Amino acid sequence: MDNIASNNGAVKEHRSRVDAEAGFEDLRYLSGFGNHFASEALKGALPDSQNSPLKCPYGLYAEQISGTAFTAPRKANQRSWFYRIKPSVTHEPFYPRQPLHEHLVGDFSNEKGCVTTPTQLRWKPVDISKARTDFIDGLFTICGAGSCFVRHGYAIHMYAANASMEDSAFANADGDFLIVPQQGRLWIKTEFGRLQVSPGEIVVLQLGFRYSIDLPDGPSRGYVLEVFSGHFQLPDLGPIGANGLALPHDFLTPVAWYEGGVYSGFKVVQKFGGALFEAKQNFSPFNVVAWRGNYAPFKYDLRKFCPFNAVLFDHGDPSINTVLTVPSERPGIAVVDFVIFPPRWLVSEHTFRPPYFHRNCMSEFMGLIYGLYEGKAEGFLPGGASLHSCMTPHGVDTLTYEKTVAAGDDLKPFRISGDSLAFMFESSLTPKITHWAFNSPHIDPDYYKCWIKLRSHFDQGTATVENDEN
Ligand SMILES: O=C(O)Cc1cc(O)ccc1O
Ligand SMILES: [Fe+2]
Repeated sequence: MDNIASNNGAVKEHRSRVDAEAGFEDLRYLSGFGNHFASEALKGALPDSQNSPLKCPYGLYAEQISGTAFTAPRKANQRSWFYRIKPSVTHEPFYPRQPLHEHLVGDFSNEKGCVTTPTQLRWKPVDISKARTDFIDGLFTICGAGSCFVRHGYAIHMYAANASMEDSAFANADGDFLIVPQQGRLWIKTEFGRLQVSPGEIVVLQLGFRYSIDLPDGPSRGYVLEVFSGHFQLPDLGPIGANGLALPHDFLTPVAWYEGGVYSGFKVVQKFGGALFEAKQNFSPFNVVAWRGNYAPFKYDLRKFCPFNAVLFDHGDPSINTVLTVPSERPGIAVVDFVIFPPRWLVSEHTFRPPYFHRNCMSEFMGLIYGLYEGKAEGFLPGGASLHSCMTPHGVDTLTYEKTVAAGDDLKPFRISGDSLAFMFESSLTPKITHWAFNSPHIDPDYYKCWIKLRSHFDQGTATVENDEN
């Protein structure tokens, strides 16, 4: 297949080192965050100078997908044009998918099945079922806030699957998915082309896109942040300057790829209002021969993140490690931030270097992709999760505290190992917890015990009491 791809006019293609190391096919990608891309799998498939000619090259149909309102300001406007063999509309009616999926929630504003609690919650990793379970069947909602109907808020899901999606595609009319695989690689066919995603990488599949997820390693598990409120952006860098954190050129978007021909009984599964609907069609939705625009899926290798840090004293707030953010209308306050705890040097003097004890007006959901998290010596396992909601106190466990303080003030520079990678979804909206997650056999009823043995080290010594009224 003749495949040319361009990025703002300049031909720029990229091969992913992670794909090569993971033994994947040598796919090509377009590099850059938020670019206006153009990609064609057949030379000349993109029309010249206009988007919707009377007759498109090769007899293709032109179809637009809008990720923002037509009238959104130009700097926020996101849309792409597909040139495809048949338009998406060519399908039978949507019906509720049977059997009904019982573990997905899209509206937390009136969700009776949800629980609220200010207590610290932690989940052990889930076992991956032996029964055939694809990515759609394997999704379950943990918590969230707001509602997909008013297009504000988010849901946090996890997935545990063991089978590839067969003759079916998923599409989400509720929000953007940011997928963090923790175990097992994902091979994703999209209308824009193919992406291969390994643990340590993330992928963003925005509102509306159709995609099918294959599991080349069989069992796979991970986390999904779904945002109802808008699209992910790179954070502003402020005084950091023009470079640092996630670099725009490390975001990779697929090049056009298509499959034609007749498919009997292909199913499009659309998540709409938190429920799943299914429609049959007789062709693959991955029939886009060429596309262009700035609304497109992308992947990012978290190991490429360039961290900044305190280099003299004190522990910086975790916002310094923000990879992507979805801002709210309030300046500086995110609907949700995606933050990582990457390998980095800790060099600060006379400082308690692990995370401080704290209470936060934002709610913090954490997951662990591999290794050990710097704030927890035990109990927080890869594939597990924790939730510390608005103003719920938390911090390092007793063991981490005792070990760090015992090591004394003259700590040598210390490198957090590249064998560990944790992340946080942090939101200004307080989540409700699904009934399923709250009653899950994987919930850790002993979580509070990791702090309960924190001793008082208070020693008044011979100091005089300053404010003694007597
Ligand atoms: O609670 C956590 O472990 C996440 C976190 C890490 C950190 O370094 C500082 C604050 C914070 O909330
Ligand atoms: Fe925290």
